[in-house]
Amino acid sequence: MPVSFDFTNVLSFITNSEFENISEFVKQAHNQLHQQTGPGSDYLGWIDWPINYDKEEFLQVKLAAERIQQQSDALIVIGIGGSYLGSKAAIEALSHTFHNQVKGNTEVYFAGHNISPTYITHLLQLLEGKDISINVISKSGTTTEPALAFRIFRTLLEKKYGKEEARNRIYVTTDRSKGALRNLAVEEGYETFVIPDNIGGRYSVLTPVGLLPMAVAGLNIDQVMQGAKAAYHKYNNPVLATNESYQYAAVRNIFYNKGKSIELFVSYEPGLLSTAEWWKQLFGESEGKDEKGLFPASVNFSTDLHSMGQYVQEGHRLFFETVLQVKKPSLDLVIQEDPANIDGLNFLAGKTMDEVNKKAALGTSLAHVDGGVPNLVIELDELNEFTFGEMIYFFEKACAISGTLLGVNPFDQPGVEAYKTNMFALLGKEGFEKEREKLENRLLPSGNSQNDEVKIQ
Ligand SMILES: O=P(O)(O)OC[C@H]1O[C@H](O)[C@H](O)[C@@H](O)[C@@H]1O
Repeated sequence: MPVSFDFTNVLSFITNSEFENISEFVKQAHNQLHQQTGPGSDYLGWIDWPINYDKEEFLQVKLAAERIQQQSDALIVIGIGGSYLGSKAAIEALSHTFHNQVKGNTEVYFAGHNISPTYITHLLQLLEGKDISINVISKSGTTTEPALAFRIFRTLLEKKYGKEEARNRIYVTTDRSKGALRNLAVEEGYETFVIPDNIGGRYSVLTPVGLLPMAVAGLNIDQVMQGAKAAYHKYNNPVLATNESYQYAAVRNIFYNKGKSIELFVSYEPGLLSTAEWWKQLFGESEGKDEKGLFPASVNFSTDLHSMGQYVQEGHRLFFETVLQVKKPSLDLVIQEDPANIDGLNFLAGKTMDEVNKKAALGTSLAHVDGGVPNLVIELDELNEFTFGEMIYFFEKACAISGTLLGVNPFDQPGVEAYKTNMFALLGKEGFEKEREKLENRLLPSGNSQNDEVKIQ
């Protein structure tokens, strides 16, 4: 059940020599990663993780998931960025579209990835009367959004169950030894899971970060790891001609150097919407540095063909499309004949909806290629835990190679600190007095920035 990569639609946009010329650079990038000689080499634990992950902790994850399923109608996963996007992607791709669970298991909800009082109030209302457990996930242990949500939910649980019982419903996934969340978990006696020091947030979905929520939702995490292991072996060679993950990275780099500035991630299943969000963080946070990098955007077709289709077909030729196709649908429906045929759809009678979806996809790709938008296709045989694990690793490896080819450190995210500093200064956090003073000089009494005011005038 491999993940396959087809860029035949692209070969009318790039030359054979461009592809051959990059193969030596790809080999160098591979060696830099595997010999740990490049920037960010402290964060390469994800490369071998599928074959050397902590098997004892994996069993602990499965036992905890069983306990959570027995004691809870719902699990609230509290985390932001890489601490929730991977599990959300897996659960939405592989469980019931309208219930974040595989039938008969515990529903999984997400909090702590925004600062919206409406979102959290509506979630609390929805959870009224339900038995809940919490998995709070933060590698640093200090990220404001999840910390705020955890404070609200921890208070709720202690009020609902009492401190002792609440303790048995709180699961913490964080740094092995340091950080506010680790300290709190040790002090309160919460069960903990580890985000390895050498695996960054956006590369952590195959650690307990993603695995515990997936297991609670009823996904087979053994299969996820088997798929990742298969991908580890498949994409472990430096030869561009035989490594499809690297071919994807190479084509991205070629398009970037030819002036494309946006990569549009396309899927044809609503269940893959969150996979696109996970993909955007992986590539956007890994490559968006030194004013470089493809901007990762996403659309969900055929839905968005009726909102963004005009731009993609005839707008500014800024981008190429990477289409994530699923060969065999999880479910299908046969279109029935209607003797009256008032809607004129009897030409579809006897076909399945997936056949129509696939022809829409083919027709769209051909139209977009005609419109000057190159189309790459990454195809999963089917959408299951094994292929999801393969796909995760396919993209992780491609992203590391692509970022290395771009000449950035694919494993840090210094730019994320800027908003945090301003936010803390504006909120009057101790230790941010100097930053606050600087900001206040920019802000008018209205609280708008001088720039805004000037623009308005
Ligand atoms: O897991 P945490 O330390 O809370 O970090 C959660 C997220 O926020 C950080 O600011 C980074 O942008 C992400 O790479 C990370 O996944």
